[in-house]
Amino acid sequence: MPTDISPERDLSGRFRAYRKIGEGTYGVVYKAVHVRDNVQCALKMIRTDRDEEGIPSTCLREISCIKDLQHDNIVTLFDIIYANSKLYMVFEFIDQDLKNLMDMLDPVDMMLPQEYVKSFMWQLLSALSYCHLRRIVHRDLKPQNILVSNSGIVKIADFGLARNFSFPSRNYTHEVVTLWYRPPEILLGSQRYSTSLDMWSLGCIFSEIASTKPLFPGECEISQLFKIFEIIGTPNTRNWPGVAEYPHFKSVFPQWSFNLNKLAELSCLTGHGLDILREILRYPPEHRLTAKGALSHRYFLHNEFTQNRPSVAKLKEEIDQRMRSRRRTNRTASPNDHIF
Ligand SMILES: Nc1ncnc2c1ncn2[C@@H]1O[C@H](COP(=O)(O)OP(=O)(O)OP(=O)(O)O)[C@@H](O)[C@H]1O
Ligand SMILES: [Mg+2]
Repeated sequence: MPTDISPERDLSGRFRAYRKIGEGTYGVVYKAVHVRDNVQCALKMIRTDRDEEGIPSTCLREISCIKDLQHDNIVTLFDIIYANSKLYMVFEFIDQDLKNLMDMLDPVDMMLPQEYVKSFMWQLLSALSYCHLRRIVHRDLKPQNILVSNSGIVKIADFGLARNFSFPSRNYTHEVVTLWYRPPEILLGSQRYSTSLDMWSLGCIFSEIASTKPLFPGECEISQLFKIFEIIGTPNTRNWPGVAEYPHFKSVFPQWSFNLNKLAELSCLTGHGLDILREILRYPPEHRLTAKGALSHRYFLHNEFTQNRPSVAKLKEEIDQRMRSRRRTNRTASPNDHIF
């Protein structure tokens, strides 16, 4: 464990106004301003288990590849700094992550309007299609790893990073890493990481942004599998040839059949939206809709939102207004409270 988790000591002079904005599996993220260029950035300090020996060169090489990923919907990596046996990644700063945005909706009982759901999905699929074409798998897609600017641009963070590490069960601060977006083949013990892995995670995220509720909120690996089975059905050699070969597959798993009504109810999706979700959440990884395939799905037929992204700043104003009117209602209601 590193003893000093502040970058102040190593990077003094290069950045100012550090503020911790996040903590994840691989380290701590700070908001800072780059002194020379005077631009806001997110400074990510990478923890490695081999701090004393430095960072393995293969890892550095892999991380350098992220620099070549240039896409509107992938967070830009400005720089990589190696100081005092620690690795710092300097990213463009984005206003909030998707989890923050969904948490804002929750107290006002508001769902993300349809045009936002569609626009977010389109942007996420564009980024995935770009990376998958280059055989780069994210492996850890989740709302916290998706950043959203106030102007409505969605950007995936941490691309290519996860493949340097095994699937972690605990993060930097020893919190349990979420399993909610993990595909069934990985839960069943597969060691092959294909691009279809990201599509499963994206399917779960699609349902979550449409309904503001996680689709499969499992508590441990077996409960995660059963949450999936309850909706998609227990896999068998008919709906998933080869499933019995996975190390953790058991023929005695409880039996559920595919429940479309439940999927529709949980995801709050209908028509083409529900259809695309079904095609993404297919068991055999090779039968899952690809990012490229999904972009030409009927769901995106009238894709006027590709030019006109709905504004997140406007959405936040609406949330704020609802919050204020809710507080007003509560205040006017309270004087009567002591009559009873
Ligand atoms: N470029 C950025 N701009 C603004 N905020 C960011 C940026 N990058 C990360 N964050 C914030 O910091 C949090 C943690 O960062 P990040 O996800 O990159 O850490 P991590 O170590 O990769 O963790 P995990 O493996 O859980 O994703 C994010 O959820 C997000 O809220
Ligand atoms: Mg992350």
